[in-house]
Amino acid sequence: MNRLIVVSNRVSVPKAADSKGAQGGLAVALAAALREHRGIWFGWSGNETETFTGHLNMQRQHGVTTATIDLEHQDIDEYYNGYANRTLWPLFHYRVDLTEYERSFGAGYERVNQRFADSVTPLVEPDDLVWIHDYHLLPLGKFLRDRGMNNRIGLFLHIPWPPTRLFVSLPFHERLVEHMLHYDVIGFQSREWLESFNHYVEKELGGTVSDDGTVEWNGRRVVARAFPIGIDYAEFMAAAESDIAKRAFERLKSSADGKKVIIGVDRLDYSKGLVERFESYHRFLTEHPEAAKDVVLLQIAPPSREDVNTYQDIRNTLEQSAGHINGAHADVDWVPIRYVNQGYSRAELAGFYRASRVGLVTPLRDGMNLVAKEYVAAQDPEDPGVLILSRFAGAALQLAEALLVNPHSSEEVGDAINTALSMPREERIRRWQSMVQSVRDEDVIAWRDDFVTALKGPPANANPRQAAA
Ligand SMILES: O=P(O)(O)OC[C@H]1O[C@H](O[C@H]2O[C@H](CO)[C@@H](O)[C@H](O)[C@H]2O)[C@H](O)[C@@H](O)[C@@H]1O
Ligand SMILES: O=c1ccn([C@@H]2O[C@H](COP(=O)(O)OP(=O)(O)O)[C@@H](O)[C@H]2O)c(=O)[nH]1
Repeated sequence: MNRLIVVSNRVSVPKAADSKGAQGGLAVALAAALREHRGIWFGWSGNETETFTGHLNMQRQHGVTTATIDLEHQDIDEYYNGYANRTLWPLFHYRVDLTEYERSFGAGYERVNQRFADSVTPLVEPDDLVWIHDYHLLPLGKFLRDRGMNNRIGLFLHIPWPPTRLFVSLPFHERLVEHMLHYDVIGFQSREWLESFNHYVEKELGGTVSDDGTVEWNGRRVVARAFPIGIDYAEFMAAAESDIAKRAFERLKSSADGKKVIIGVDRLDYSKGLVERFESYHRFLTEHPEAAKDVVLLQIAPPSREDVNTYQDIRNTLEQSAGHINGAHADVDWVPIRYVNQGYSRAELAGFYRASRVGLVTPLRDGMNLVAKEYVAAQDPEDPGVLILSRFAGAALQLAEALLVNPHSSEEVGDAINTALSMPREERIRRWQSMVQSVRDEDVIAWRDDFVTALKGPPANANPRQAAA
């Protein structure tokens, strides 16, 4: 079996499922993928060094070998906080208004991608499959080819790909995509993002896209496909059955004191639609006062990317909004929003999800959203809660039996909250059964196998017609 070399911005050494603190969806997904494959996970340690040395720190923990490098302050500033999180993240989430275009960011982004290429090249053996992740590393495949690497190299983008009309606002957009066309496989979370990418290649670069998903440009052939990511269902269910999860369930149930809990769990990110969510809840409280007193909203929102100004702004805005809503509606024995800025383990989250009648997942735009899938997985089959899900999350394509909403419409989301709270048990069970099947079957293992199979390419000697089928 080929070894797998995974490369991502951040290598968070996998934690046990019951460990404290938040882990992003990518970290959770990759730990599961690597545990079963021989290979190495390479990336940034998350640490800063005075001067870049390229020194590799190799470790083996929880069944995964990791190799990490430290980055200089300027690298972190221009590449991670700058181009990745001030330029690409907002633009790819359709927020041109928040997108910052600084030449130094682009230069730092390419410099760090070159450093990644220098550091990872000596780790790669001829038969290894190389799997690169996410918007931090879009040009890395080209820089590896420049170093003579002929291995199969794939990229999976965890976030949306924007429509061409937005994407062309990025200076040097052609250069970025031309670099990407040095991969063998490019994966997207959904058909929508795939179609936007293909549209760009055809309309702006003059490439062609065949019915089988092969993109051709300037003599290069790249397979571009949708590979929707899932949760590690088996691992999550084991965490959900732990004592930690049971204690978390009891803790939330007893503190809710008979009230129905609505739960939101999101990194504190403007893409998650938290301001709009609070506004929708405010509208629900105002328009349904009879239902309101029996409900409490628990919003868990661990801080994220705190060195980026837009993330500081959203934190301030949300604190004000929660204070305003609580001030307007609270009583001596009831506060409508419990707004918590700390992270919890997935085992604790599993208990909280199960204790909640409604899962409120309303990103304005989201590549997938694993929280929606975890909420479904954690429910009691005999008395499941209701998932309210933004139609603009990648997960909406698989979880069509959720109450799908437009997160920009506080009326629509407020009404959905009311509908969810009064939904009969039979309907809740019917919707849940359809959703849990997809969460269980389309899990992270299926996602990995699907991507790795595509990355391996057609079997040697396959005739091209069979390979395309
Ligand atoms: O590493 P951070 O800057 O702290 O951010 C955490 C991760 O956030 C993003 O997650 C995306 O991937 C998820 C799994 O595929 C997906 O469900 C979600 O919709 C995406 O937003 C980011 O893409 C990762 O690189 C970060 O590690
Ligand atoms: O306090 C928290 C908040 C979130 N998460 C995990 O972080 C991931 C978030 O993934 P998602 O795809 O929803 O969004 P992302 O943060 O990757 O954009 C999920 O697995 C959550 O269980 C966590 O472990 N603790």
